[in-house]
Amino acid sequence: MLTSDALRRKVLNGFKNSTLLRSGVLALMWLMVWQLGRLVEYTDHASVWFPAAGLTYAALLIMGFSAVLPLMLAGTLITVWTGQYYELGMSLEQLLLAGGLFSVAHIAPYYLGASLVSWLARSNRLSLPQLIITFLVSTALVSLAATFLVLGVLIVTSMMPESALSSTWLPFWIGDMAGVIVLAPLFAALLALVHAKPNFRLDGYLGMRQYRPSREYKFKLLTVVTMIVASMLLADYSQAPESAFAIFFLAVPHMWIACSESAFFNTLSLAISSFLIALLVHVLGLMEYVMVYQFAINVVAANALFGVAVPALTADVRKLRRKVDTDSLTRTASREHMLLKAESEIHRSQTFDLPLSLVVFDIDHFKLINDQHGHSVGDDALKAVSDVARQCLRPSDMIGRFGGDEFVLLLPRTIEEDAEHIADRIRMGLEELKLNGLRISSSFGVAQLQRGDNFSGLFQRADRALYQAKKAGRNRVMSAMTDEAS
Ligand SMILES: Nc1nc2c(ncn2[C@@H]2O[C@H](COP(=O)(O)OP(=O)(O)OP(=O)(O)O)[C@@H](O)[C@H]2O)c(=O)[nH]1
Repeated sequence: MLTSDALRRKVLNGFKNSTLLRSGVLALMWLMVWQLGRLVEYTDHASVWFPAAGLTYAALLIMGFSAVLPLMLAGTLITVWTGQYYELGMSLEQLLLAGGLFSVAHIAPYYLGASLVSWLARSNRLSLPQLIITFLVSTALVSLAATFLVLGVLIVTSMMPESALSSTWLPFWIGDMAGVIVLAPLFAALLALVHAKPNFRLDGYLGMRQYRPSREYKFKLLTVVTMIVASMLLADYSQAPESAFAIFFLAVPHMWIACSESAFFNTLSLAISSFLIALLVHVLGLMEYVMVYQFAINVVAANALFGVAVPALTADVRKLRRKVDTDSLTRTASREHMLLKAESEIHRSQTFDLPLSLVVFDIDHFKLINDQHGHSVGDDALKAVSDVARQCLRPSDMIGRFGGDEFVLLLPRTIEEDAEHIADRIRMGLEELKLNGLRISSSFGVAQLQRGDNFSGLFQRADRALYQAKKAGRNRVMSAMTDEAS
């Protein structure tokens, strides 16, 4: 017997491997989504948002040219249905011709737009924010082209009077554009799931396949829903056109979602809120302000889609930060990171009157190791030395590489005598190190923070102690205290 998981996999594989099944489901989905748009139609040929345009765009993006035929079929079927439903008095042949023309007019511009975005994404020419801007701008243009082509077909085929063009084109355009901007990303994510070789892949770095929301997601969604309901009830109650503009505050929770949830939940939330807005326009009879809501859907969605780039950008910044903070060879702290950390630790120690010590050490005759055994053995020695030193430190201590073979240890809450012991433990550990028969020794200089000290003063004293250790014969620990006393 098949488990539900196995059954799910079997069905999914069936979809992935059968073009016919996928095409049939796409055509069916398109018809259903078209009906969904009709639910929120407020005048002939203009709905608050037109979800079918989003599905057309997504199908062309994911399936490429193979989506054209099922979309043509669905477009033609819907035209025949519309002709019969509204009793337009057209023959079946006339309706089929009108359906074919409508489909071409609707599909061709979106095919252009989707192909451009998909080509740019595949060619890796644009950064993510640039790609999102291209998607938004090209969608505005291709939906405008689709608007005039489709309305032209409706007029030519006598399905719409020419006089209606001036009052229809703007809401038609904004509704189509909203359908694409708001719903195409979500439909694309769903279609990519059932397509073995999607034409377009963004999921890798967009997190489009992260289907788990954060624990706070339901509260974020609740905030969105509450804001929509409250602002639209306000518009309904006050009947003042200005109050409708309150809907634009929705950009705030949507930006919050965009910056903190995966791209999948970002697009899902946009779909939910746009549907709720469209539905409430219908239910509350806010047709007078419909253009405000149409623009709000577009503006909020464009803003939130752009927000998708934010997690990717912050991840990049985090990666860069890690790179800058870490020495790539030894994985110890970089000089810059060590300096920053030392400044703040010194400030803390001065404020709370706590001891702090600094150790500077380097490998004895390291130049000889490089010269006699080669640079890569020298590199291995640097790694081994940092590993030994790290093992002798507490989690609150820090080791950094200051350059060449010079390392610095920052030891908060440590007096000079204890720092000397730690340094000596490292020195002995290094003595025992055998690197392909190579023996290593190191010299150490130790200094404790004094009242009114800064990093530079502390470092200079530890460095002077190191110099004394070198002068005294190397492989030893010298402290600034003994240096000053002598
Ligand atoms: N393998 C390797 N060598 C490096 C690296 N950075 C600097 N060096 C070499 O480290 C050596 C540093 O030598 P010095 O500190 O001047 O002197 P030393 O030979 O260690 O002598 P003392 O410090 O007086 O004991 C130079 O030969 C540099 O070329 C590195 O990343 N890898």
